[in-house]
Amino acid sequence: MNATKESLRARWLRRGLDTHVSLPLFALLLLVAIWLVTFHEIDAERLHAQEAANDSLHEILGTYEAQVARSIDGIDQTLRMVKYAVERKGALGALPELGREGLLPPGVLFVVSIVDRNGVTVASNPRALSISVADQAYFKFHQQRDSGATFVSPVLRDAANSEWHLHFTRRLDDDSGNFAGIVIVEADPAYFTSSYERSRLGEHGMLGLVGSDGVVRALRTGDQMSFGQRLDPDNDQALQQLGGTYSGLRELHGLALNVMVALDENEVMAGFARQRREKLWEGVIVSAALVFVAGLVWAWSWQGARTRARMRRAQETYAAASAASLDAFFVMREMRDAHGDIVDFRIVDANIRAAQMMGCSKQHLCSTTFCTLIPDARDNGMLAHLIEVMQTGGMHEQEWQSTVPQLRARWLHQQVVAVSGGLVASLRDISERKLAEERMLHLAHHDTLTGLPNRSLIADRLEMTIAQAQRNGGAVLVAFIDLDGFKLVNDGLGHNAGDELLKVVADRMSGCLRASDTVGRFGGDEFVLLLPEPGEVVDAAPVLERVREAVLQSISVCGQEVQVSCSIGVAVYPDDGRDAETLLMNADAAMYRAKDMGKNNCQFYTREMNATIEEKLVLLEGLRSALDEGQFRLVYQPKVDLHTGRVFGVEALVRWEHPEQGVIGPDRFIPLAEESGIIVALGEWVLRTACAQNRAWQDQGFAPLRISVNVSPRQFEEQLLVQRVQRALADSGLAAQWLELEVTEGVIMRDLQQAVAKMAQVRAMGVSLSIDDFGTGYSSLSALKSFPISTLKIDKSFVRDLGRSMGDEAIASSIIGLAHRLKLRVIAEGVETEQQRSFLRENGCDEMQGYLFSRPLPPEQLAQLLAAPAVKAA
Ligand SMILES: Nc1nc2c(ncn2[C@@H]2O[C@H](COP(=O)(O)O[C@H]3[C@@H](O)[C@H](n4cnc5c(=O)[nH]c(N)nc54)O[C@@H]3COP(=O)(O)O)[C@@H](O)[C@H]2O)c(=O)[nH]1
Repeated sequence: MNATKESLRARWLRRGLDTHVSLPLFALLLLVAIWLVTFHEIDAERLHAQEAANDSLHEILGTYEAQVARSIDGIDQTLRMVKYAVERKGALGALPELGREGLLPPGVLFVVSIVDRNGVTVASNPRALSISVADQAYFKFHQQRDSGATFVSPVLRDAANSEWHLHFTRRLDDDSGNFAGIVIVEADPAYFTSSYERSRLGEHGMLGLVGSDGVVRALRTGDQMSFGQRLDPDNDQALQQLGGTYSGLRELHGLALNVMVALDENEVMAGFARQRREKLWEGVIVSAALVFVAGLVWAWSWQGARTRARMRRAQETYAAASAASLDAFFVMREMRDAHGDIVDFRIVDANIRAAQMMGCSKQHLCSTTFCTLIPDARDNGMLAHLIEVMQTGGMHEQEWQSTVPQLRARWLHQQVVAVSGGLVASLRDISERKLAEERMLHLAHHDTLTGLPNRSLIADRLEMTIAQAQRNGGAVLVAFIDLDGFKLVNDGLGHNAGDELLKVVADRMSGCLRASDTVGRFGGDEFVLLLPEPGEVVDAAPVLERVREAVLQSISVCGQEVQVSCSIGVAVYPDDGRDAETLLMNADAAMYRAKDMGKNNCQFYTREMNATIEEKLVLLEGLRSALDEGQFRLVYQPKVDLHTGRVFGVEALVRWEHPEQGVIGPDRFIPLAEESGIIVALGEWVLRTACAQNRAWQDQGFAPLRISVNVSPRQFEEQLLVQRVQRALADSGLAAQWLELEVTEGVIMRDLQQAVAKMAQVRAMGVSLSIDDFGTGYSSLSALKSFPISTLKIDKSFVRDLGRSMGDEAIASSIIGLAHRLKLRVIAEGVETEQQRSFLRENGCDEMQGYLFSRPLPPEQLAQLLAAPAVKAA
């Protein structure tokens, strides 16, 4: 806890010492100091100005007091003189005599009057109207007091003198000392303020006389004169109201009068105010300059502090990260020999991960050199690489597969950066990622089922092999292999069985190849072989034969023995194509030729093969319009009862009368029609024509026959099949019992449930169903039980070798036995020989169809056959 506090305190102390923290504080202190000094100086100036103002006030006051005292003293002398003259010469003679002697004051300024005891002016200078002043205060003052003092009246005016003026009066006594009247000297109040000097009193200073009674006798402010107002001279505040802060009052000795001077504070302090303003501006400017400079320094120092903090953080992060990093870090110093060449690197720092990767301690790592650590470094190019990095500078990175025994990683990502006098290297173990990449690469280039190279890798390898052959002048055989009968296994026994078969076939093919050969799965049941031939092409032929034979061996899948063969098409570089695409295309064409040639064989590409493809395209083009143009016709092959020899039915077989090529057999165009979808319309035409023909024969009086119509896979899966059959029967007027549909095992096994449901619908109409080509597919026997069929047709491939092949005989007789156990009839097709017929009859086969009895015939010929007197098999 204490340690935390200590460290906190230390942190705050450090922060406080940071320029960006201390500088604002210092600047603030400086600002305070500047303003303290400024205000102090202003205060001093103010005191000085105030003192000067007071001094000036007292000086003016003194001067003014002396002036007023002198003036009043003059007036008082005049009063005394007139009083003396009146007492000596009488009221009437006094003034003229004084006037003659030039002792009277100038008449423009002063009016001298003599008033008798009744208050009537009896004489005056200058001459003035005689008036009564008996009710004036100054008269009463003297009348009631026996005082020798001069009385100064407030400013007033009367009938004798219409101007405002001051009355200075003295009492006159008669010889007995009784009141005999008064002497008056009237003076203009402005006379007493004429000493107002603007230079000293300003525009708003005050100068004046105030009576002890508080009545202002004369007061001048600037150019303004005033009097008569009341003011308490003992009260400073009142004076200040009049004259401001700077004012003074002095009593005139012996008179109930005061002189008063006041200075206007604004004027007196104007100099100070200017100085104060200057000082304040100085303060502001200095403060602003200080703030600006401090701000600049602060910003610079803040930036620096931030950079330092960032660097510190980065260093801390780097230290933490490198300690905990998954990357190995090495800091190395160059080591040079006497010639200045780099000969090794000393490891000066490394992290724990580096030690782990090198399988030693960190201390050991940091006390060794690069070449000591990896002794092979001089020979395997590692040292040379580091030296090159030092010479070129910058950062170099690469991924490499390690062969260094000291390194505990297979794949590494390396980053080396040249720094002054050395290198910083980081190594990351990327073995796992590389492994995952290798796995991904393998997945991307290999077939997941068989593990063989896939289409894209085959294409790559083929291009490489072609390039090699081009360089070496050799040849390349490209073999395109398609399995015959794979679809039957896949459709009949399910996809698992199909997959199983593909894997076995792939293994067998791989087992037949030479080390230099490649086998890949091109997709589905297609495989491609790449057979490089440095010399003669014929050397590869045995390989192809081995492959063909290996595929032909029976295979046990899902508990059942199956057999497939393969059709192989071969194209050879450079004769059949100079690029991968052409070679594959031509090998594919050759493969189709192998299929056409009865499958299970190998065909080398010839130029005519491409013509076959083109021919197919031409056929397809013609097929589209053939139906509309009525180019199809049906032939009918009789079906014969093997025991009675009676013709009980016919199979409708389609022929295409091509306008240019003549009659084309269904083997050539039915697959094209199936592929293109034309089969649906063509199939419906066959169905309707066959029904109509059968009905026509019946109408012609022939014994009713059951007519069989082949239904292709696409036709059977089509949704409207049942409706189409219904319509064909309804439109032809043929009874349903005289129609039979022939479907192959493969068609049913594609989607067993749906097929059985559809067959049930057909059967419900009264139409018969038979399984065509039985034995070539892989119908499950349990499923066979649920088929609503009436007949099994043994495929002609099993009939062909009857009497010659024990295997085919066994198959044929087991099909017959099976059909009978399921209470089905059996028909054998392709019966051409007596031997075949005998075998079938002896083995209980019910019906037959074949050239032995009749080839497929046009309807009119069939009618002739039926009309013959003894239509019976021999
Ligand atoms: N979907 C449809 N398929 C049809 C239609 N018409 C015919 N086909 C199918 O085309 C295949 C070839 O038929 P085709 O060339 O007509 O050959 C048939 C017979 O001529 C031939 N056959 C009959 N007897 C013999 C014989 O003794 N030897 C011999 N080598 N060939 C003989 O067999 C074909 C009949 O086969 P199948 O249908 O299996 O009974 C063929 O698969 C036809 O099914 C059609 O309208 N629609």
